[in-house]
Order: sequence, then C-alpha cells, then structure tokens
Amino acid sequence: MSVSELFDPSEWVPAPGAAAYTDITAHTSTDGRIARIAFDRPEVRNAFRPHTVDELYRALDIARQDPKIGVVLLTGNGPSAKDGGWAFCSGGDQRIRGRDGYTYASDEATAPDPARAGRLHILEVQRLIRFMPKVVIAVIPGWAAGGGHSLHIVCDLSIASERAKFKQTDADVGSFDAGYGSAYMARQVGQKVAREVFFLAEEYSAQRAYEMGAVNRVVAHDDLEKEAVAMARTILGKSPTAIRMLKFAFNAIDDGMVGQQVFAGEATRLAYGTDEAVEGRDAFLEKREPDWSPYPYQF
Ligand SMILES: CC(C)(COP(=O)(O)OP(=O)(O)OC[C@H]1O[C@@H](n2cnc3c(N)ncnc32)[C@H](O)[C@@H]1OP(=O)(O)O)[C@@H](O)C(=O)NCCC(=O)NCCSC(=O)CCC(=O)c1ccccc1C(=O)O
Repeated sequence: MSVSELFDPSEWVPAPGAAAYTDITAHTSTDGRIARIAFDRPEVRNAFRPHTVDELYRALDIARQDPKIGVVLLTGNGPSAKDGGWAFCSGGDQRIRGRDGYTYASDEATAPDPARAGRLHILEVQRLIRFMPKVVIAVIPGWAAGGGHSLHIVCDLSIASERAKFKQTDADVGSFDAGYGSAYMARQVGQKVAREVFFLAEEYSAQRAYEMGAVNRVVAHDDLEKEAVAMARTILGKSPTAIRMLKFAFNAIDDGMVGQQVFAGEATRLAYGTDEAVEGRDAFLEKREPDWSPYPYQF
C-alpha cells in the first residue's frame, strides 16, 4: 500500500519506531538527513486525536535527537480513499472532544490514566517544533484548518500545493489557539489580516496565503514533496550552527525570557568550545587561579 500519492518511495526508509505508528507515518531520507513525518488519517482530513499527538511528538523528538537530521518535513498523507480530498491537517478530532480536552479511545490497551484523560497536548508539539534546533517545513497538500492551520503557522517554513486550502475554524467550534496560532500569525502577516483569518474563519487559497506572507512557496500539486525535499537540501548545504542560531534568533523576540534562554544556551555551548572556557574549567579542577591574560576584552 502506498504511503501517499505524493510520496516517492525511492527517497525514503522507515524511521526508527515507525512500524508501531497507527496515526502517522515517519520516514528518513535514504541519506539520513531529512525526516518526513505525516498525518495518516486522510479519511478525516488528517484530524488528530490524543494518540496521534503522542505519536507525532515521539517522531519529532526522535528526529530532534538524530544528529544527522537537519530538516523535518511535516505533511499529511492522501488522498482520502472516501472522497479524494487532500489535507495537511484539520486540527483536533471533534468527534472525541470532551469538556476537558480530547479523549483517548476506549479501545486502547490500557485504561487511560485520569491525569492524561483530557488532553490539549498539541501545544507540546507546537513547542517542540518551535524549540527544536532544526528547520521544520510544513508541506501542505490540501486543507490546513483549525489546529492544523496553527501547526503550519508554527513551522519555520511552509510550502503549499496550488490546491491547498486554509481556514482557521477555531472560533466556529468554540476553540481558540491564543498562542502561536494567532499571536505569532499576526507577527507573520500583520494584525488586521490575522484577525480577519480568525474572526471570519473564511476559506482562503494557497495564493492568498502566499500573498499575506504565511506561505513561502506555492507549487504544482504533483511536485509538492519534490520541491520540499529540494528546499530541505538547500538548507542542508548551510552551516548547522548558523541555521540553529538563526532559528533561535528569529524566535527570541517573540519568546520572551524562554527565547533568551534557548538562544543563550546555544551561545554557552559555543563558548564552552573556546580555550578561554577550557582555562576556567581547568583552573577549577587544578585548584589554581585562572590565567585570563591570553583573552582580551574584545570590542
Ligand atoms: C477541513 C474542512 C474545511 C474540510 O472540508 P471538506 O473538504 O468539505 O471535507 P468534510 O466533508 O468536511 O470532511 C471530510 C470528513 O472528515 C471529517 N473531518 C474533517 N475535519 C475533522 C475534524 N477536525 N474532526 C473530525 N472529523 C473531521 C468530516 O466530518 C468528514 O467526515 P464524514 O464522515 O466523511 O462526513 C472541514 O472538514 C472542517 O471544517 N473540519 C473541521 C475543522 C475544525 O474545526 N477543526 C478543529 C478546530 S479546533 C482545534 O483544532 C483545537 C486543537 C487544539 O488542540 C488546540 C487547543 C488549544 C489551543 C490551540 C489548539 C490548536 O489549535 O492547536
């Protein structure tokens, strides 16, 4: 069975742990440098349930910790066998939404722990995408709606099929992504446009998303994944440290002290590589005063 009509099997091998996933697929490029993670519930426009989110988090975290992987493609498999429709993701599965969040299926092997019964942990996925030191590209073959719309907003880059459609339905169903989905979207496209997208919840096209600055490229539907891989390969040609520092620099202004902490953590890692920092460590271990004389106050 093919993974998706746009998936090129010659490009990919299954990612570690992928055989166990039911709601997503996860692959690594044959050279090990790109991850492809895809929602795999096309019959419901790739809506996510808590189990989907658990798998997505796991697959993203595996990619985060793989030192060879530099770019992650997040997409949706398709088309739907039911009606031929395509989706990136249509957000939370409204069929299993409870009063305290989204509920696990009753047929899961173990009864859900009450502490994790009602979940909104797609926000944890958003933070993982935001803070992972790698570029995450939303690859959008069809609908990006509700929480799926928010996921594309939080990705570093978005590439859309000319058939992609966008709709921020949160307010239609009594939900509101009051974090990155809305506030960060306003940073991307401006306040008036973001407010229109949320308050009117109207469908808009890939071309309109491009014009407002929420999508980087619109490409022919059949070429979507090929173009996404090409974009990933361009990024892989750059310095990993430069890309990581740039991502966290772009984030910092909107992420407050957490943004500063993430950026500063990377700066500290770089500082640890200097002779100056090695001198400080060695002086402590050798129980002597550090000799800072070779290290000027650079200006
Ligand atoms: C996406 C649509 C616009 C597509 O429309 P169309 O192409 O006409 O297809 P349909 O016939 O409507 O759908 C086909 C089939 O799929 C089912 N389906 C589609 N979406 C969902 C869904 N989200 N949940 C369950 N099922 C879905 C649909 O019922 C059809 O099934 P049949 O059995 O064949 O009839 C349109 O489908 C649409 O508008 N979908 C709903 C979009 C939506 O409102 N999503 C939820 C928004 S709220 C949310 O995502 C919250 C997420 C969250 O956790 C969160 C919480 C707090 C802060 C932030 C977030 C966050 O947003 O991340």
